[in-house]
Amino acid sequence: MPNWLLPENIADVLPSEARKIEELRRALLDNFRLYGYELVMPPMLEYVESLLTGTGQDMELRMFKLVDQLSGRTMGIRADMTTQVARIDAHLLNRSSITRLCYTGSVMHTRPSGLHATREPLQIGAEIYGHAGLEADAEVQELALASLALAGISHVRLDLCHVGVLRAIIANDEKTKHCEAALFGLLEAKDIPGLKEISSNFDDLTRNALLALPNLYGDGKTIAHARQVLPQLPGITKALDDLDSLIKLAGTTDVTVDLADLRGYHYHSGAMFAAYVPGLPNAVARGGRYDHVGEAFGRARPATGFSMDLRELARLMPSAGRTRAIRAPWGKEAALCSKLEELRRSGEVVIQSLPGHENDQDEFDCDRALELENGNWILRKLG
Ligand SMILES: N[C@@H](Cc1c[nH]c[nH+]1)C(=O)O
Repeated sequence: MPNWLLPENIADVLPSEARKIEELRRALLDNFRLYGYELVMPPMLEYVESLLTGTGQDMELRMFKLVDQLSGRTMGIRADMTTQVARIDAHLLNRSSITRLCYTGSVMHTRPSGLHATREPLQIGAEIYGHAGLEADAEVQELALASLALAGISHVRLDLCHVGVLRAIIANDEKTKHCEAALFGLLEAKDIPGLKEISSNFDDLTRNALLALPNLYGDGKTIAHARQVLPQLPGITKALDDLDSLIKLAGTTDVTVDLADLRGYHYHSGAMFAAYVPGLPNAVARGGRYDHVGEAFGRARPATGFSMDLRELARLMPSAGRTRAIRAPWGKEAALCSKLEELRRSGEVVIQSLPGHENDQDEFDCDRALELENGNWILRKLG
């Protein structure tokens, strides 16, 4: 095998794609700042125990692990930055007021999440800590939609779900206690035969509720239907009320509800959302409430946020035209150097041709040339 081949689902990013990703990264971080989100940079590696705090088995399977030569302990490469940011809020900032944090960086997955998915998503996201009310969830949803709009994606469908429904069903029946992870998996896959099998010895109320969940999807009317077919447990009523409010807060955005769409790392504790665009099976943004992760780090904090993969978003953007640039000769004379500096300071791309490469093609569209005329450096139009 040639030694320049990269592993499956791992890729280099070439110039035009890299530029799109970078410009989008800057635009999104600048926009987060306009909403008051402070940038944090958690490490790529941590001890496995801290990366897995408050998360489920999915995260453990997704995480690359290696041995730390300094401590002999096992370290993990982050598979998701959200819990790292929750750790920063819980331990390092120690603020009791609202904290808004944003982040971006590579995460690594042992297995791709879809056939063509990368194993190195470039995650970007924003999280709010310290407010348990739906206002924070609404802000996060608004910011997620604004971020997609900045990426040129305006045709978005928001799919809402609420973990409180399943948690209330589980809490109401002792027999379900050991099957929690399996129930999440079966519901995500909408595996009705599997749900029938696992629930054969559950109470009728539990069994009927679990079997109803995979069919509870559709437009906003799904909530009213869910109120009729699901048991009237306080946790379920609260979850459905939350979803009703979030649908109203979403305004004109296209919203659907899917009470079995519980995909994710299973640290969520309340309303969750996924944003879909036409023609793509995987969500382009995911988010939701996860109030118990801070508690796992020793400081209970209400939390909600969202994250996206910059590489995936950039792929959806139309390819940018070639950037206009100025071609300049190679040279170190003071007058040329000061002209180059002046042009670059005004935002122009100026490329000095290295000797022997005057006609090389590159990513840039050189539409002007810097030339010496009667002792002055002037710009001449090309083409
Ligand atoms: N990090 C989560 C989404 C999320 C961010 N904040 C809350 N939830 C995911 O990748 O699925």
